[in-house]
Amino acid sequence: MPKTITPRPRTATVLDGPLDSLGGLLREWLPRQRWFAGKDRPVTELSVLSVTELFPGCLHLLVHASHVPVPTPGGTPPPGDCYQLLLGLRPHLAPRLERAFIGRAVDGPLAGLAVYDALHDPRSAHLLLERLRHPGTAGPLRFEADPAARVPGGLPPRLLDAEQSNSSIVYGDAYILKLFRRIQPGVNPDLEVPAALAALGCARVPAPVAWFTTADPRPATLGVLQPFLPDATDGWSLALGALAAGDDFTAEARALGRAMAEVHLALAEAFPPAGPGENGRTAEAMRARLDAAAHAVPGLLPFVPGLRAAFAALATCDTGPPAQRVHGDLHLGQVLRAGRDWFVIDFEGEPSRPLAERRTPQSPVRDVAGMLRSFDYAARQRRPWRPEWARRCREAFCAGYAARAGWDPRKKHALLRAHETDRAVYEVLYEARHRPDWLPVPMAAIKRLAVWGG
Ligand SMILES: Nc1ncnc2c1ncn2[C@@H]1O[C@H](COP(=O)(O)OP(=O)(O)O)[C@@H](O)[C@H]1O
Ligand SMILES: O=P(O)(O)O[C@H]1O[C@H](CO)[C@@H](O[C@H]2O[C@H](CO)[C@@H](O)[C@H](O)[C@H]2O)[C@H](O)[C@H]1O
Repeated sequence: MPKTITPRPRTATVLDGPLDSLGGLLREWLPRQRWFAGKDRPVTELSVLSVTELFPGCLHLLVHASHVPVPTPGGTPPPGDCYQLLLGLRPHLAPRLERAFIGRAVDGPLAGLAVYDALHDPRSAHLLLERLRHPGTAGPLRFEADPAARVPGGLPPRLLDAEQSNSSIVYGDAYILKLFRRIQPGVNPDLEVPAALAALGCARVPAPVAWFTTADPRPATLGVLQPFLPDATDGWSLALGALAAGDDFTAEARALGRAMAEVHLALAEAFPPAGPGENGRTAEAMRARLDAAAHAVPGLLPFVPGLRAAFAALATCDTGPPAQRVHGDLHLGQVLRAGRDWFVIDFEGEPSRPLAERRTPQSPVRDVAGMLRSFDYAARQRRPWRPEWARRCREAFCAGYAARAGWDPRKKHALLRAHETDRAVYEVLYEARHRPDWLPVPMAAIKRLAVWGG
């Protein structure tokens, strides 16, 4: 069950006084944000866990959104999540900031001020970069940097407008800062993993140059700055482009498989595997996730027996590559091609899983399955669907992977089927929560995977 930062009396490090009016404003605004994870559960309470004046007119907040606990077969999920916010405060809002407007505080120390999402404000974005360029602290926040990195000042910021789980600001097409929105205590793998791979000299992953953390109410990673690949295109856009043009994508898929195998080899070196993977325990966890998903999305129920068969087959299979640190949420949107090279980003893992679980060694087949599912997603974006295109890409990706990894995912049929099934179950839940129109895409895979041999 995900550990969350749970409410306790707020710590107003700079600004003191009741912030109740802020809670009222955020309660309306928060659930409308793309990155808000609790869209399917009403917010029952919003409490401010910590507030720090980052610079005049800009507050850094950690807030806890509580939900009515919904019991599920896998146990009762945590009653809420912690989110990171940067709030701007001004008497009047310039027209260009109108879309960032949250509301006007009516009482307390902020009475009369317009409150807005400060990430849209170039001044706040600039000052945030200045903080990262000059390591130090601000209340419980600590800003750190790679001593070898020389990030220039004055780079113009632009907030990315992508459909994201977090929020990112690009500075002068030279750096990108990712602010994690949903905060769990502990080291975020999206800082830990790229830093460890960079230390090994693995060039397939942009290396962190600066980051910031909090100590309050519990230690957690808040944001990471890394080099921006200005001429890069993500794999999802490339795949859709190829489909639209009727182009073959197998050469790209093969190169991507090879690149991913290299990243896995580097991960195994950076985080030596502790021991063999336990298929029985993995299968049991997959079964529990399926039951919880079927509870939340009843459309899954008719397929549960067939899907369970895939997990049962995994439990009895005793071969497979050793468990190791993996990407954890691999799909075409997480790979960027610049020139002829593929790069891998976003090592956070599946955002809804507990941080400790995401940092646990797992089968590399999990990532392979994530990418195979992604080819299927791409092939279903426009009619007529192109299952043959996806099949060829899947083959090519596995062939490229096998050539570099020394083992072939296609020869691990039971493992691959179980991981693909687990991934499709996750996708059903993800789409039901975030993009109900997309639900038919993973449901088509569910129907296929529920049939033995699918
Ligand atoms: N180093 C980078 N260079 C170029 N673009 C990047 C880089 N890192 C991220 N991006 C772009 O930002 C988008 C969101 O980044 P990502 O880490 O996946 O965020 P999230 O966790 O919010 O989904 C990516 O899809 C990609 O287009
Ligand atoms: O926000 P993240 O990139 O960390 O990942 C989440 O969102 C993804 C969608 O943006 C979602 O991926 C699913 O949709 C993709 C197409 O948009 C597809 O390529 C993936 O295969 C599919 O899983 C991902 O699951 C979710 O964690």
